[in-house]
Amino acid sequence: MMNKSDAAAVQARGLTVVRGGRTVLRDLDFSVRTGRITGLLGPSGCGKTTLMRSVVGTQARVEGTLRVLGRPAGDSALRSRIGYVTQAPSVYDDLTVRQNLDYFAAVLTPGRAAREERREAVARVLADVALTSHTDVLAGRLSGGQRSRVSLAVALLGTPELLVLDEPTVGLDPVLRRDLWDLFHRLAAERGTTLLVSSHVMDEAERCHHLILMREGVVLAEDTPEELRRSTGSETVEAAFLHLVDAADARGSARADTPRDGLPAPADAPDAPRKDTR
Ligand SMILES: Nc1ncnc2c1ncn2[C@@H]1O[C@H](COP(=O)(O)OP(=O)(O)OP(=O)(O)O)[C@@H](O)[C@H]1O
Repeated sequence: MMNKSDAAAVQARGLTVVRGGRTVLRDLDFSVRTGRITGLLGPSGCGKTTLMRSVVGTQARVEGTLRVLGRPAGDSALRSRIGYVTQAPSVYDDLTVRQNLDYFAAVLTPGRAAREERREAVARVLADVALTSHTDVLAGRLSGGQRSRVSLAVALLGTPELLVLDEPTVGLDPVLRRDLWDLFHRLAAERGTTLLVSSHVMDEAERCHHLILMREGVVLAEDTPEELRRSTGSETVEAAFLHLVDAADARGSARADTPRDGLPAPADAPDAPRKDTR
């Protein structure tokens, strides 16, 4: 029988997304393992947010196959099973940290009967994100990093099976970054949470169990940090990434095909115009 942790929480085949008339994700195949931390890494604008939006079901014009927790992405049954934290913290500035959490907890688990459950959930997530000492501070008075931790706390309220975090460590000092990564590992190890975490900081790659390296809307490689380093003969994931970029560029120029909106044409395409035609 298949072990739960062997199953993919997210499985994409031929995932393609067009935004504003441009193909920003092109024929992506990847998987996100259950109960593990998968890092989604690549330069700004390569399509990380678009991929995450597709997984959580907020992205329009998604083509290909995208299964999330055993269902098609966007299925309404997935809503309560996924936590999504965007780059823009979704908190009310005129409420305190606790009021924000109380409010979202009441939306998630309404009714007087669930009061104690809500109280426990709010205390748990405040401790998770280390904001217990800031419970009575107005969200509008928090630093950027603190506000994004409130957003993360909101996402943790419902103990989601899949947590999708878009650049959660941006603007955090090294200590807070370390603490947040410790939390991610605790969530995976102790609660079996699956995490998909984007970053454009390559040193965060080493903290992930598994990596999806992206560039310009395509997946360059998908593997563990160790295997990526080993297979490219690199000392760091950053060096491995650069190696893969160079290899992809070399393949692209070797083909010498004129791209169709940036896509290298297949080598056997009969109608592919040649770069050196005069
Ligand atoms: N609403 C939109 N309409 C058209 N194009 C968009 C839209 N949003 C993003 N894009 C384009 O899609 C591509 C991928 O953007 P996306 O935000 O997914 O990248 P990213 O890797 O998350 O970047 P960052 O790390 O800067 O957040 C970019 O070229 C961007 O310009």
